[in-house]
Amino acid sequence: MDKIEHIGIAVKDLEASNALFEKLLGVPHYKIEEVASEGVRTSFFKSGPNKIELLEATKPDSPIAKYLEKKGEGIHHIAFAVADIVSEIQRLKGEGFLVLNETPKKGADNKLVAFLHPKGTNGVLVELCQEIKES
Ligand SMILES: CC[C@@H](C(=O)O)C(=O)SCCNC(=O)CCNC(=O)[C@H](O)C(C)(C)COP(=O)(O)OP(=O)(O)OC[C@H]1O[C@@H](n2cnc3c(N)ncnc32)[C@H](O)[C@@H]1OP(=O)(O)O
Ligand SMILES: [Co+2]
Repeated sequence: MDKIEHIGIAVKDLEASNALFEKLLGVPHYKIEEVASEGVRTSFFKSGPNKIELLEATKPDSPIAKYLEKKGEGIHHIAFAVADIVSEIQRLKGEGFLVLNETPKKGADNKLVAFLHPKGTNGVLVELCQEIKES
């Protein structure tokens, strides 16, 4: 795995949280993107080398809706950049991690993504991200 690609934060109201994070980080969000397959609307901030993803639920069975119901707003996942997501999934499976989707899926901000179950990672939901290269 490479650097932390982003930190995902579950929020109840994306517009209100955009205004809050703009004040906090001193930069505006650079993108809002809906990912219907995940039931989320996201916004992204860059702060120095760091990237923050805010996530609002768009449907009641979204992972974000369930998380907000159980734990409230806060850090939902940590995403790591990987060069080759398919081989990284195989490596992590071999190490005994519970990969939630063995076939990478399309995430936000031009990434292929896969998740590891938090029960196998000390309670932290881990996302793997590989940049989709133009062919
Ligand atoms: C925008 C796309 C993408 C990107 O490009 O960046 C994203 O970031 S999408 C983010 C949203 N998508 C996902 O989170 C997909 C992966 N998540 C899942 O598949 C599920 O959320 C889950 C992790 C398998 C949990 O689902 P489920 O078992 O249905 O939920 P429960 O509410 O019953 O929780 C079970 C258990 O797990 C704990 N939990 C749930 N979410 C988290 C979390 N984010 N971090 C830590 N722990 C989490 C939950 O508290 C329950 O624990 P117990 O109560 O102790 O059993
Ligand atoms: Co994410």
